[in-house]
Amino acid sequence: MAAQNGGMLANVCDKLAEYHGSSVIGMKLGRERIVVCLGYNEVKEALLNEAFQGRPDNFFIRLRTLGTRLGITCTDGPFWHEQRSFVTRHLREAGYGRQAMHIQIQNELQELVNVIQDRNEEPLWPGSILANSVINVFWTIVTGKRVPREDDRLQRLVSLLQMRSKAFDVSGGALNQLPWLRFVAPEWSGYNLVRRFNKQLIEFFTPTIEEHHRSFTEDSSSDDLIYAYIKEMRERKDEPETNFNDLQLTMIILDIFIAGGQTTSTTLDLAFMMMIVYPDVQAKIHEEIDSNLAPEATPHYEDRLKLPYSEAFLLEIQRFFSIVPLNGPRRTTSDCTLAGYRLPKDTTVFMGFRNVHMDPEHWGDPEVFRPERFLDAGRNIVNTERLLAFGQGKRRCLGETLARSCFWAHRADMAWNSSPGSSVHGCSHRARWAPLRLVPGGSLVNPPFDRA
Ligand code: HEM
Repeated sequence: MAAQNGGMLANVCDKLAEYHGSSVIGMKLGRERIVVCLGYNEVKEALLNEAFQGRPDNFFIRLRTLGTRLGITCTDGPFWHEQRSFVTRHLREAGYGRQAMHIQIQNELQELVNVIQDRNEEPLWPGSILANSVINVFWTIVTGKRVPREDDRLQRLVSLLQMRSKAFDVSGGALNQLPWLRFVAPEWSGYNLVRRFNKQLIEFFTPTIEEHHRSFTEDSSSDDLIYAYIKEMRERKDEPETNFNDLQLTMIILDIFIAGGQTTSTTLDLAFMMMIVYPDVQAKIHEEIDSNLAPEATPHYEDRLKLPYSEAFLLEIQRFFSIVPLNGPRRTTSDCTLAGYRLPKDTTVFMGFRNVHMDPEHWGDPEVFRPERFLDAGRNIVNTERLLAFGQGKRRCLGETLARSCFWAHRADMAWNSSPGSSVHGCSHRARWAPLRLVPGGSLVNPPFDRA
């Protein structure tokens, strides 16, 4: 549910909370009862309470899932549990979170470094190349193969996901409350847009699933999510009520790309931006890498343990920007209470992650970008319990480990190996580095070309 555009609803909730002087606010939007919790204690209570683990069944959720309410993100109950467990188990067995995934990410990174080198001395906007590389990591996990950078399918998928994430709010906006708007203003209300995106995304993945069906054998690589799912479908084909079918597989794939693509690449873009905005922070990161990684080494997820300042920097990026400002929507699956208030079954609940990340009472100076807040005097990582970037509890982000690995490898390596003539394996961080900087008069980021 990691949509990017919770910003608008989050801003409205901030104003309401300020006006009413409360960290829990309730409202009725159309027929939907909505509660938004904005304080850490209430958010934590909702995240961990079993009664808040449902997802609403509203017009927007139906529209987002082509009327099916399938997949993982928009489902709940035993169906959600079965399907989420399958994907989690598959990812674990395929080496997700372990060496196999790190190697795949490192390969993707090598490609990225090649792209930078090919640009020679031209300025470069990381956002234009990072998203492709992140999407390709997911594509390989799902289909077993990467898409060559020059294949226009990759660029089409990246633009589709970017447009989609800009267009929608987690609440579904006015269309969710006034579904009849689709008849009178189908373009303005965004109705046609969602349908177009869905159609294009489905058209995008269907041929790949069909191709997997045709080529499936019992020996097909079980590292590939589509093959693993087809295998499960075949094993269960005699079960009268099986939930494993092509449509559900398609919706799972959509969930992975929609929830993971923009969130991960935007976090990386922001990390690059902040290294430019704060050259002193960039210098500290560089100094730490120089002192702790072998000059020839390819950065690896495990290296984060040797690089506490860099780890603190990434945590601060997640806190400062709150990529998911408003988490949700959740649905109460029974009558329950929150911070002493009674909530009836089927209430929609949102959680203000950005408010938790920006609470002055806890952070002291939340508006200041300061990685040091996550380090103690002994340079150990501390103070993370109120960082909710990936949520918490049973519905916490399914892709957290994957996203974190992408942050690590890409940030560490791309930042320091982007000089012409260097390669991931052959570059001395110390000899090559010069600060990332803005190109005069423009918003482009210019990776360093060290002539020394
Ligand atoms: C910076 C990157 C990411 C951030 C900040 C992020 C954030 C989140 C958050 C906060 C949730 C919890 C929603 C809730 O509690 O209701 C979530 C759920 C989810 N995320 Fe991520 N996510 C990221 C990357 C990814 C990636 C890479 C994947 C793909 C594998 C992914 C797949 C999912 C899915 C499928 C869910 C729904 C889980 C469920 O409802 O059970 N996310 N994400």
